[in-house]
Amino acid sequence: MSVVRSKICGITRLEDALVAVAAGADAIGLVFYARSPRAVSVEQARNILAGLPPFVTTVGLFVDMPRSEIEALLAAVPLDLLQFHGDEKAADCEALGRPYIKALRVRAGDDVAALVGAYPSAQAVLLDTYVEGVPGGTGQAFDWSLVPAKLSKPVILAGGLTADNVGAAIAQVRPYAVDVSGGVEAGKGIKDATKVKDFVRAVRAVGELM
Ligand SMILES: O=C(O)c1ccccc1N[C@@H]1O[C@H](COP(=O)(O)O)[C@@H](O)[C@H]1O
Repeated sequence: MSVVRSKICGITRLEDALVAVAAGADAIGLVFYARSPRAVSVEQARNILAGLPPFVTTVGLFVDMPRSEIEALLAAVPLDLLQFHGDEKAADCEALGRPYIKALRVRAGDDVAALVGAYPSAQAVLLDTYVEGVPGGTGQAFDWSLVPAKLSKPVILAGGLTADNVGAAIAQVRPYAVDVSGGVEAGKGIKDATKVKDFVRAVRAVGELM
């Protein structure tokens, strides 16, 4: 049996975070990108983190945010892990001195191994769908056959995942973890408890078959 971990991203309310944790999610993601409909304020983030039980990884998502702003935010919000979802280079990610994952937006023709190789200090890479002009959270899946069987970093698969397709995605890509936002929503930034539970259940079910 192989355990595939799950992260529920774009959490804006403590009640949704608790639903995700109760369902068995390993991590929750908070979006600190002002243009996202899922963006949270420092106050919202602090409230969510304060209400969580232990052993849940809290991930902060940033898109090309200046280092000084991230540092100010980290002083107020005790996040476990940083997710860089913009055009940050490895040096930008390392400058914060925190564990991080780097999101890479994949499209046909990409040399995914080379993209991953540019972030040797990352804990993992998150592979998301490339959509022109949109940094992420598009709800669109990419062609999973573009992911090589072996990569130098653990892979977190993202992009358009739902309870209905995550089993096939895991069977094909065999990622370390999966990440979902739009596929478990009732509305932008509001999670649907049934979709969250179905998603985590589907991830666990396919793990038991592998
Ligand atoms: O969720 C957002 O609004 C967002 C904004 C900017 C960058 C990334 C964003 N979300 C991340 O995108 C992927 C895929 O999301 P989806 O499941 O396709 O909706 C995921 O990592 C989200 O955390």
